[in-house]
Amino acid sequence: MRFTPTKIAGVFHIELEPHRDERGFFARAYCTEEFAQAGIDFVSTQINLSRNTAQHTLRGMHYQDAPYAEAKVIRSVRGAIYDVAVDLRPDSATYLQWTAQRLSAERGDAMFIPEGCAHGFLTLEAETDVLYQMGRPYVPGQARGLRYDDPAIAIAWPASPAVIGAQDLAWPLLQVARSSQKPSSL
Ligand SMILES: Cc1cn([C@H]2C[C@H](O)[C@@H](COP(=O)(O)OP(=O)(O)O[C@H]3O[C@H](C)C(=O)[C@H](O)[C@H]3O)O2)c(=O)[nH]c1=O
Repeated sequence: MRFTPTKIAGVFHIELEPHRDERGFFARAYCTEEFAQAGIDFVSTQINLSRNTAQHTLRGMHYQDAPYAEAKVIRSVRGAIYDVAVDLRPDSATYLQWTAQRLSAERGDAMFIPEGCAHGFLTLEAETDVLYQMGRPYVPGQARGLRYDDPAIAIAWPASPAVIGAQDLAWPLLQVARSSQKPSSL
């Protein structure tokens, strides 16, 4: 696997290194040792799958507060997504900044999202499936979120969402103080 750092510390784009032959290809999609060599201490404890019927379905922006913060590996296993991470670590140089990457089943690439970041995506094709490798098992009631269109973050989405859940529309907007300290709603 090839790990490419992004402008958000700890967020990586991960590309396959396929072994090709007449049958197609074979590639390693996850390995704790290779992750550790890239400086990522991540063990996948739960794998989730979402099916997204319509093009321009938006899920996010999701995060969980400590001690339930989640790291995750995101991969589109059918179709393609515009995947976004937002830095929510007040001490980070990129606090409230975001990074995005197109992920597709065709390329088999993925994103690693560390604890302390919010995550969301917009599907770029109909019938897109997304696989989530989670760094901790699910705990009901711990999901938190930001609005995908929060002007304090200003994510540049490639299109407006055609389908978005009521909860994702109901997350609070950040009230970022002028001193750019931690927003009151986090
Ligand atoms: C993860 C999980 C969820 N659920 C239930 C909870 C909800 O009633 C329903 C949907 O789960 P969630 O609200 O987490 O689904 P999304 O809002 O699409 O969030 C997902 O997509 C965004 C972009 C992410 O980054 C999240 O990590 C990922 O969970 O399934 C369970 O019952 N068990 C589980 O393990």
